[in-house]
Amino acid sequence: MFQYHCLNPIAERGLNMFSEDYTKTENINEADAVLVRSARMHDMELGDSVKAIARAGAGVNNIPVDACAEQGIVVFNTPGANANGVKELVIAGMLLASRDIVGGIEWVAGQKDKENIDKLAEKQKKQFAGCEISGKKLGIIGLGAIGAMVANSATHLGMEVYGYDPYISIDAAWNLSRTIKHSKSLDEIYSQCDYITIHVPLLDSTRKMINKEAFDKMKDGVVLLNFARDLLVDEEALINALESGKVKKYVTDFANPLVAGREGILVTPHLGASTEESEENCAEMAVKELRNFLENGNIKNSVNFPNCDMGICVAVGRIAICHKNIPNMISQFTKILGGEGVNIADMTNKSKGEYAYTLIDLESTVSREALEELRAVEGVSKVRVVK
Ligand SMILES: NC(=O)c1ccc[n+]([C@@H]2O[C@H](COP(=O)([O-])OP(=O)(O)OC[C@H]3O[C@@H](n4cnc5c(N)ncnc54)[C@H](O)[C@@H]3O)[C@@H](O)[C@H]2O)c1
Ligand SMILES: O=C(O)CC[C@@H](O)C(=O)O
Repeated sequence: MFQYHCLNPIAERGLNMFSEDYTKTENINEADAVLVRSARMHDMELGDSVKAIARAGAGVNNIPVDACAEQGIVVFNTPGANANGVKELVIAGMLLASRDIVGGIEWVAGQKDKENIDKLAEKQKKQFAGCEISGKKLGIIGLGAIGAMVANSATHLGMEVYGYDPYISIDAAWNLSRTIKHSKSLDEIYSQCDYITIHVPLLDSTRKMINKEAFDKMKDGVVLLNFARDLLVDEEALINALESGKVKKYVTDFANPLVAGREGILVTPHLGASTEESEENCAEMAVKELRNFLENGNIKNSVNFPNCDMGICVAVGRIAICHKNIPNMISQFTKILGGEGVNIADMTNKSKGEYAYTLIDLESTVSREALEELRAVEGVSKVRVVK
């Protein structure tokens, strides 16, 4: 039996994919797995029962992924599962920034009691006129799941698209329309584009990457869209750029006191992934990842441990070991098991950065003492009997 805890509402369609071997618990410290969307986990202390966290979404900046790795907690995300939802809102954001749709709708609502509203509308509409996005240049920073989808859709809308991503994955590159221009520098994006949209993760290296120096290089009257994370943009510098006319509109999915209600800024309340489809896709992928990990020890889409897949265990037993990626670990594990007379049927060891993961299928059961010995090996953070 396994227990899971939800830190945010998670789509039922995903939760229904847990079998009868799973129950929901309100106590995170008795959970085997935690499902989360945007809840901040940095100040939470997680008990020993917690083996995995699944972020039903892409960004993991709300989770202390390294501290989790140290504790042997595997953190998953759901790559691409909400990308279409965000892409559609980015396209909407470009249109909202180009035509005063919001102003026009608000104006009509304010005239609702006037009999001649139709005539008034014809007279007043010029104040809400705008421009078309077709034919304009769009710069996309980050061509991952979302950036690549935005790029392809924008080309279909007649935009000239420039993409910048020095770490682009092969899959994302294959999926890009051939009409997209490959920018080798951010300067090209800044100097050429009428619209710029950012789709990179929030990391130390990307924090405030859109700053005064970047604004200085942009075209006058540029539209900036940020559906990734607010801290990617130096918003003090953004406000100066808005006031000087450098930036015409800032469209952001992240509300904070600096941007809310400010002239020239359109703010949505983190709605990018808030569609039935995205929420269900994320929840389903998260539950699948957790089940495969808890039931089989397999890892797919972890952000702090390597992928590892040994299928369903057909041997007598399987143990999973989370540990540091340092020399001499495997020999210590095999020595302990060999010393007990336990034969290894199959084994996989994978590493990702500082951390590693070993799955071992066994031809006989392993004693409590041997498990304690494995746990005591320096650099081991978690040993789990999967079967
Ligand atoms: N508004 C929302 O509701 C919402 C929903 C989903 C994701 N997001 C945010 O959007 C981000 C991107 O999501 P995704 O699904 O496309 O992720 P992804 O991992 O598929 O893509 C991120 C891309 O950014 C690239 N990248 C990293 N550093 C870069 C840099 N310095 N310059 C240029 N490119 C760089 C990577 O190579 C990768 O291709 C997430 O990390 C998350 O913060 C927001
Ligand atoms: O859960 C959400 O609504 C937002 C998710 C989004 O920020 C993400 O990074 O995937």
